[in-house]
Amino acid sequence: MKIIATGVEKKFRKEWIFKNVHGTFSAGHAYALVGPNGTGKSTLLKILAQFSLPTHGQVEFVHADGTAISIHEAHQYVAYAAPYVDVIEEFTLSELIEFLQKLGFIPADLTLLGFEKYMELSPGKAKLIKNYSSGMRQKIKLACALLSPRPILCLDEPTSNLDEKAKQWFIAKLNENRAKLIFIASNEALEIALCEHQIAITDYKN
Ligand SMILES: Nc1ncnc2c1ncn2[C@@H]1O[C@H](COP(=O)(O)OP(=O)(O)OP(=O)(O)O)[C@@H](O)[C@H]1O
Repeated sequence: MKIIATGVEKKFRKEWIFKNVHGTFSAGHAYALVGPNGTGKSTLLKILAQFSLPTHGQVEFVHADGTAISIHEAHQYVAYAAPYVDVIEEFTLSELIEFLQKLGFIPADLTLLGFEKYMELSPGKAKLIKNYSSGMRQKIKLACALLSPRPILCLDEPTSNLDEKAKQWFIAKLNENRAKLIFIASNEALEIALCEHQIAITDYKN
């Protein structure tokens, strides 16, 4: 699995956020999108995931054998967790699991108990998601993305709101996902250190 970006550029109103991003990003590698606040990390992540369109250029998903994946199917290859991607907070955990299984986002044989175990949560609480703490809600989002069989894993500020123990949990679970193509948009040294490649958005301003 590869993502090929060719001449990717994004403009909001009259402001160019980045210009001329080229790259081939491959499964088995992790890429950190780095830069100060407001430089365009989230914008580039959404474009690389084919969640939004560039102003110029193109993003293509390609299988290992070189066959291109159609733009209409691209979303089926991406698991995404970000502060601006909400889980349905009126659901209980078990309703969320059932819903995501219907979308094919998480494995069909995953049980509530299995999910709670993965999350290192004590079992049996039928709480609404909105009643979990912000750190726990972040962990739920991450667990859904990390458990997804989808081969592209896009994480925006993954450890925000996580305590030290939850950060260590995240690192361990991410390491179990190393065969995937991973992007992490981040300003945090800990998150950037999890990626062997860095893409500095500030290099693409002109
Ligand atoms: N839909 C939009 N319409 C107009 N401007 C936008 C839109 N989305 C983002 N921007 C602008 O694009 C720039 C880059 O935003 P983006 O969220 O990608 O940055 P970021 O590097 O992820 O920031 P942060 O570190 O604060 O999360 C910002 O100036 C932002 O205001």
